[in-house]
Amino acid sequence: MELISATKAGQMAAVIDVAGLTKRYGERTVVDGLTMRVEPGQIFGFLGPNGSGKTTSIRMMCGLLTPDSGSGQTLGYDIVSDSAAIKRQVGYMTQRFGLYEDLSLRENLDFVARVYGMDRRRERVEAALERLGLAARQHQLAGKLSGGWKQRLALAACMLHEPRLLLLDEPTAGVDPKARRDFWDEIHRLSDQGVTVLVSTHYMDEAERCHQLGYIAYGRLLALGRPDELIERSGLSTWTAEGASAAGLAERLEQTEGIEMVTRFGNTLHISGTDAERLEAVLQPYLSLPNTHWRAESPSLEDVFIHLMRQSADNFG
Ligand SMILES: Nc1ncnc2c1ncn2[C@@H]1O[C@H](COP(=O)(O)OP(=O)(O)OP(=O)(O)O)[C@@H](O)[C@H]1O
Repeated sequence: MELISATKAGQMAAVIDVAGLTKRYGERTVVDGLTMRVEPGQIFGFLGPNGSGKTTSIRMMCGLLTPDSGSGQTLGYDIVSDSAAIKRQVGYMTQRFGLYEDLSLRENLDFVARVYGMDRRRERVEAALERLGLAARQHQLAGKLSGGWKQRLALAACMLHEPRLLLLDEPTAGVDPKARRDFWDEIHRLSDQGVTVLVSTHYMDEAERCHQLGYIAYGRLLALGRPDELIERSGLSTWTAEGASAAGLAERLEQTEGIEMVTRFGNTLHISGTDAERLEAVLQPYLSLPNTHWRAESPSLEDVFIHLMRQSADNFG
């Protein structure tokens, strides 16, 4: 009995809970039957090739776009009939966020707070500047900031109204690795404080930092789970070959039956296939090559996503 009520309570508490969301533009179905849940405090990563429907999905989940079919709730509100309430309560950082380059950081935040008619404006701006480590630069013009700091300012702006849910659409595109890492440290701090985050990204190091991942291609959610679960379920086996002569093998290996993917990382090759025994058998002749160190490894998340992308290309052609 207790178990049942605990489960029910857990289900009721989902921050995003949508089923069968579908969106068409003309003849094209750009999101096709999307069903997913995001639990409180979770960082949910949305991955998929360009144009696969991530932005469209995010916009439906935050009430900015009406689905053609399907239903669901975000923050307990119906995504169709209560979309205005959702829009007020989520923090949405779009791919092209607008900041005023000739205003300082502080002025930008103050402007956002005014436009949305927020109370306790000064306090909110102070808190946002502090929380995101922007206080020391508050009088700097936004236009003079590097990409990483601009991103941080945009995050501060969409946190001003203290939303419980953040929707971040490729927030770190084009930002250097150190700034991306800092940005993600901040996302984790927010998650620790109970903020739920849905974030789309093309970066694998970022995907690895999510609690839960959804992989979408051609509008369909093809995989859903924790990063380690997706690796486990992929059914892929991977070998790595390391050494100066490894790269020279790539083309030949790519043509070999039983090998599905060969990816180069500097002097290392990742060679993957879905039949572990067959893969080992076809690699046998190469394993004793001099100056090449071979290892059977667990596939990386990147191997898994490239595999998913290839499979989906076959399926949807
Ligand atoms: N308003 C619209 N009218 C017509 N087609 C649209 C519209 N909005 C999006 N699309 C199309 O829907 C598909 C999905 O777009 P969406 O922006 O959701 O993809 P995405 O996964 O976010 O891509 P990216 O990673 O490039 O941001 C694309 O082919 C896009 O061209």
